Amino acid sequence: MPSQTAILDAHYMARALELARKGVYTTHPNPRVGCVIVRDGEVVGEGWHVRAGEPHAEVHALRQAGERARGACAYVTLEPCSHHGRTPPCAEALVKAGVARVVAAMQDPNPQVAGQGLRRLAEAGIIVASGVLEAEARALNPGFLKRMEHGLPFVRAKLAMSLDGRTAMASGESQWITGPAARSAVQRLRARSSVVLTSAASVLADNARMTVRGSELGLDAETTALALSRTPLRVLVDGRLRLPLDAPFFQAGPALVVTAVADDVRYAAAGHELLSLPGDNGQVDLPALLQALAARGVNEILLEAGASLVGAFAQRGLIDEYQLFVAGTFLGSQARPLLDWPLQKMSQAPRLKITEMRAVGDDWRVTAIPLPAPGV
Ligand SMILES: Nc1nc(O)c(N)c(N[C@@H]2O[C@H](COP(=O)(O)O)[C@@H](O)[C@H]2O)n1
Ligand SMILES: [Zn+2]
Repeated sequence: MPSQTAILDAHYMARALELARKGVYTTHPNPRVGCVIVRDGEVVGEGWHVRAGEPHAEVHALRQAGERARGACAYVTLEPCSHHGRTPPCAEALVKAGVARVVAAMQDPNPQVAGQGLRRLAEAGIIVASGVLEAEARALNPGFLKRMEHGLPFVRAKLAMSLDGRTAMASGESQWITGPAARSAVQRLRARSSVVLTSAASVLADNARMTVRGSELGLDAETTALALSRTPLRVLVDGRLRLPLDAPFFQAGPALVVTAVADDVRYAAAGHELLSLPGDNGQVDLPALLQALAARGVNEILLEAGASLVGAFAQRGLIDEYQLFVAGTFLGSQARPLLDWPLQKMSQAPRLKITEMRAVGDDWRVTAIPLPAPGV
């Protein structure tokens, strides 16, 4: 049976996680973090990290607690930082405030912290624990963790498809397979991402802008305002620079265009950035693109593209999660497939674990993660 302390720790950490989730749309490139300060069974301070450059969750909670932080227990969803980044170290602030105990959900994998925050607290005589609701804390920050642990962003592929696994008619027509609730869910996926990544083929087919539209987010006014306070970077993979600069995509704001051909000064003149990353067969080097985006602090990427680009990512094992929106229709055998991936034998077929299926309006949302190939 869990001890009374373990039950209380899980209870207050669950509240800290709830606070951390408020930062889902804004903290990029920082992690989403929440903090609760409890003294004698009373919550005396709460805080969450809003955006990079602003105070960390612990500082907000300590400010609210004031003198009541002395002798209290601080619950934090990520190890308190020990370094001087854009803001001073939270470990020092907790020591100065005189807290008696700190419970973290997980260690911070940022090499500038990596256990040093907890060590600093312990050295100051504070009781320290870590690992409470760790799985939930990790799920909050897939992109930050992937970047810190592997030097790459977390790639989430979104696909809308019919019951027969088709994404568009042969003409490219795809508006709209899924209903408004699913489209709202996609808007929220865009808003939480550091980058929305698409292809020239997909933008050309739909005249798409790939923006976040507040009216379609389906959120309350306060959360909508937070979500719109930052804009995900729109990245266009356009190997041969086919999308004209007067396309609605370019009119909607600055974009990063990734190409396999040489530099073209017209893009910079129009306010866009051009990055040349030639790979094999005249295609863009996708692993190099992910490395370049991670180096810019990109945590989560929403990949919204057609069969060709999603297929190229999938074949190279570059997708971390699939979000499949499935609509109750058939598009028939002339329609476009989900992925361009010319598999020949069952033994080549990748295995995925379906981690969640839930109704979204009249459609279904299937979350799946690739499993390692046997023997890997
Ligand atoms: N424990 C904790 N609480 C927060 O609220 C945080 N934002 C972090 N972030 C860690 O500190 C790094 C960012 O530092 P600056 O905002 O530049 O000062 C970030 O990379 C995390 O390691 N940690
Ligand atoms: Zn901090």
